Amino acid sequence: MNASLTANLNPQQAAAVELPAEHALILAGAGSGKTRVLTTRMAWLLSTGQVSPAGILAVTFTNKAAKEMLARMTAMLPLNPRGLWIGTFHGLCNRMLRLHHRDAGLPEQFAILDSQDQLSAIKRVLKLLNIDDERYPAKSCQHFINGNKEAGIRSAALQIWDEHSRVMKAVYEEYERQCQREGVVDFAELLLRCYELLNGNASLRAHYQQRFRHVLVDEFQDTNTLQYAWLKLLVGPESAMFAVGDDDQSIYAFRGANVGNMHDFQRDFAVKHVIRLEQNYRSHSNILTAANAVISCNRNRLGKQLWTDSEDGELLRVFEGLSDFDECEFVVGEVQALIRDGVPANDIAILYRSNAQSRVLEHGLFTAGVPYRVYGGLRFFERQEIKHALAYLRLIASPEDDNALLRVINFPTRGIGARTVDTLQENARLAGTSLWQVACSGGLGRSGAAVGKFVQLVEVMRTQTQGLPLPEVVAIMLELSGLTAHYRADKDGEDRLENLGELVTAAAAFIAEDENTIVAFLSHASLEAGDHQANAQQDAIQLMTVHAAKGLEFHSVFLTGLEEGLFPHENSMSDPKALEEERRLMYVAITRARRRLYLSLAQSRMLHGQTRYAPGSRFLGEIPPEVLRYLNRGYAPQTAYISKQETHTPSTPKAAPEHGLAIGMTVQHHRFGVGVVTDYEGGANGNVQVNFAEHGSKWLAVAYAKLQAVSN
Ligand SMILES: Nc1ncnc2c1ncn2[C@@H]1O[C@H](COP(=O)(O)OP(=O)(O)OP(=O)(O)O)[C@@H](O)[C@H]1O
Ligand SMILES: [Mg+2]
Repeated sequence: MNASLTANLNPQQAAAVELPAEHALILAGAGSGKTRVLTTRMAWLLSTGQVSPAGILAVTFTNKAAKEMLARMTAMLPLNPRGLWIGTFHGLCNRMLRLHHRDAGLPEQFAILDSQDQLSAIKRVLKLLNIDDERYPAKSCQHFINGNKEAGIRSAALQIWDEHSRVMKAVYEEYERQCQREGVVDFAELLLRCYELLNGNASLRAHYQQRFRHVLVDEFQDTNTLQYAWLKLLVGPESAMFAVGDDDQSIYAFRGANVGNMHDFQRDFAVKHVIRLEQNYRSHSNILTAANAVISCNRNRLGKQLWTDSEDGELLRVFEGLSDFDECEFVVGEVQALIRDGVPANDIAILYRSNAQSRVLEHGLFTAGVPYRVYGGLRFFERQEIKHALAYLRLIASPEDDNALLRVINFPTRGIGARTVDTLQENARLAGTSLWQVACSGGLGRSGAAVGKFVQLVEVMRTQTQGLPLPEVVAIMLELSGLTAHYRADKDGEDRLENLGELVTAAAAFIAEDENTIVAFLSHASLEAGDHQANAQQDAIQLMTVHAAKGLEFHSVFLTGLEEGLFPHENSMSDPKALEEERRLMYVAITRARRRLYLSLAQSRMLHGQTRYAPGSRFLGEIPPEVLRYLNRGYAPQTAYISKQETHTPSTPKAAPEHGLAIGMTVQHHRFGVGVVTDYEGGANGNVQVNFAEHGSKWLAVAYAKLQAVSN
């Protein structure tokens, strides 16, 4: 049994798996089997009876990685995963805080604020404190608060030395108070609160230290100060911490990750076992040559070289497009060819540096009928209609949830205006109670009746759903709240209706694997946003940022947008440290590919409503030319590309089709205002792309958009 677990490992990997129960650091490059070693070690510890499932805590970075880890392990060793503590830092902290909510000073049903909710909560604080949000934008306050929380600093510990620091401290303080009063926590708070819980409670700490004999951490290079401090509290005198990481893949310094944790770990725990793995099993040799060459341009490294005994493989294919449309057209064509050649769609990834780049690619894939899936971006649980629905669920679970109440008190509209909401907030502040309490107490003048009706509605929802299974609760809520009716009446609401239906499905899937409670479902929704998908079974191309691709691998990878200013990102170009981080990101990107790697760029690109022209990325120049194959160097632009190009130069319109719209025409839309037609497809029943002065670029259905030509 045990021998079979390590049979497929090389001697260094096997040695790492079978290390004694002592602290260890596995330091190794991409694709060298770190995650495989970590997973196999867990299976080995369990199967040799050295530890029971309850004695293991394993942390990784994304939900996707955590799920994969669990799947890989249960494939090796059939066991019930429920007792295992495997998850992300946020997921595990949430679990611990739920178990010990009282000690942590939280209500049993505490809700988790995602980053959007957090921003609106901060806006309320700014309003309450009468702070000018032009001078102190909510976003900067959010950044400030999260940065401090991630460094383990509470508002009370902040120094004041000028007006700015005084205001920031006040905002942070009031925000903490507000969250505490409303019983909500943001992402950073999950960690900080859990850290404080363990730090301040010796017996609880001792309990977990005795319980978790083995603490295993993947992607250790990306842990931040607070995460490392949290781990230190969990690792007791009898526990062993097993950390795996790669300094060359540290890509979250901008969010406070501290690669120095690798040195600190060795020092703080007097780590005896440091194992290096140098053989890469993932990629063909040419891909690895490119990766090694790029990363060797960084100065600040621990230094290690990866080798492989696999064949050279194909050359890396470089495509230089004239425009982003051109690049996209190329990518879509190649994707289709790969699929025709039998590469499974979900073994193909299209990567980009910034989320904003996905739109053009999505459009291209969609038009060509290629199924795709986007990780990150606007995710299921972040969509407007889903957030409205979740807010109603939150009110059912706990009507004192002010954030939830504010989100839906007038959605669908029920005649409760901003004035009334202001009064509610003011009264709540004066009385030091929740908005719900104030709403229940009545006395709000003319709008009192509407508020009263809303209170009644929530109460009816609460009673009617009491004790019912979760999917039924969701279904009833959707009807009673009026959300279904609202989106049914909206002519563009079809998608949203489908998503709401999908929420019922998600609830059913949820109870199948976990507890049947609204609160558990709501935490799941906040934490696992992005992991839910409408058609999980469908074979689809994977689209994601390079950050999101960390730890994953694909048969073929398209690395797009290799232009100066985009990748490396313009914000990092003048800072050598930031530039090194960009280069590590490039290293991560290249090493995701097993067999085929495409590198593409565009001479001009439309981003954030502007056309940008940029030379090719310096990283491309760092790859030895002998592993590159230029597909179209010096090619003469073909007509098709020229017509795409014209989409950026409104002065040369395409021939007008039947609907009379032409590229370059200025038009007026009843909601989005004035814009310029930049593209269209199909005739009167087709779509038209308009770049609106105020709302940016949008694709609209010609038949519904009712665009009016405006004379220039
Ligand atoms: N000894 C081995 N024999 C065959 N294949 C292996 C071996 N070790 C690892 N692999 C395979 O190599 C690939 C990379 O492994 P893994 O994902 O564990 O690497 P990693 O070091 O965690 O990479 P990353 O740094 O990108 O997270 C996987 O497909 C894995 O199954
Ligand atoms: Mg890994």
